[in-house]
Amino acid sequence: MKRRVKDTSTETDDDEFAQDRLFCDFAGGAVGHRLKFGGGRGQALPKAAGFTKGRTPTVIDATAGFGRDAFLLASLGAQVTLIERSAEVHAMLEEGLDRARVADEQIAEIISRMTLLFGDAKELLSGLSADVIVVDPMHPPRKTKALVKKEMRVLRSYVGADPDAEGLMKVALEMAKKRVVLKWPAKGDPLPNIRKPSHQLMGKSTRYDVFMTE
Ligand SMILES: C[S@@+](CC[C@H](N)C(=O)[O-])C[C@H]1O[C@@H](n2cnc3c(N)ncnc32)[C@H](O)[C@@H]1O
Repeated sequence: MKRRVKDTSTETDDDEFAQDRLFCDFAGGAVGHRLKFGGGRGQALPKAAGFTKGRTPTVIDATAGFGRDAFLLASLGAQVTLIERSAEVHAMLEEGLDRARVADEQIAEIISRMTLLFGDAKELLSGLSADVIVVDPMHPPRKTKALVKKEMRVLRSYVGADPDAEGLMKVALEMAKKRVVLKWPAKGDPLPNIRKPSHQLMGKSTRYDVFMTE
């Protein structure tokens, strides 16, 4: 079943705030913008992750990157464990979290729900437990000429592609207590050898494939 949703995470013009180096800014830029003007639990990712008025699941973000998705879910009250395997990206995140902790009280309160781990999620997930696992691997190259956002191009120059996304999804599907959310290009081919999603939420350029596991 496909549902079309308002996907503020992709409609924000992140290039307005984008850096041409690895930099993580939880207090300002696109993240701060979304915190002030985003649509709360009505946004595509929280919806896909099963956030409702009375329900706040625990979350593992298995592909932390810039930590934006994790921050969004933590801002809605969730305890979020972030896993990142690139040493450079992990260091950027750690610095970003440290800066945000002293930036202001509201941000610090959100950051207090975020725990960052270093390593490969395929290995770490078996020692962790959460209702929801979010998987957002580097997306495959676009078939169109549309340019990927600047910061994603910078990130790609550090981490390359994620050719083991299928393996990560298999582990996530075994470990998530309630559901796995795969963030993928709206028109991207499904990952091979992964079962069909239970349902999909379609944004403008991103889709969320939801796999129920309970
Ligand atoms: C597209 S980015 C994620 C962006 C993130 N959702 C955000 O909101 O900023 C993918 C990130 O996941 C990391 N990654 C991919 N596979 C991983 C794995 N198996 N374990 C840990 N990190 C992984 C990559 O190094 C990269 O930094």
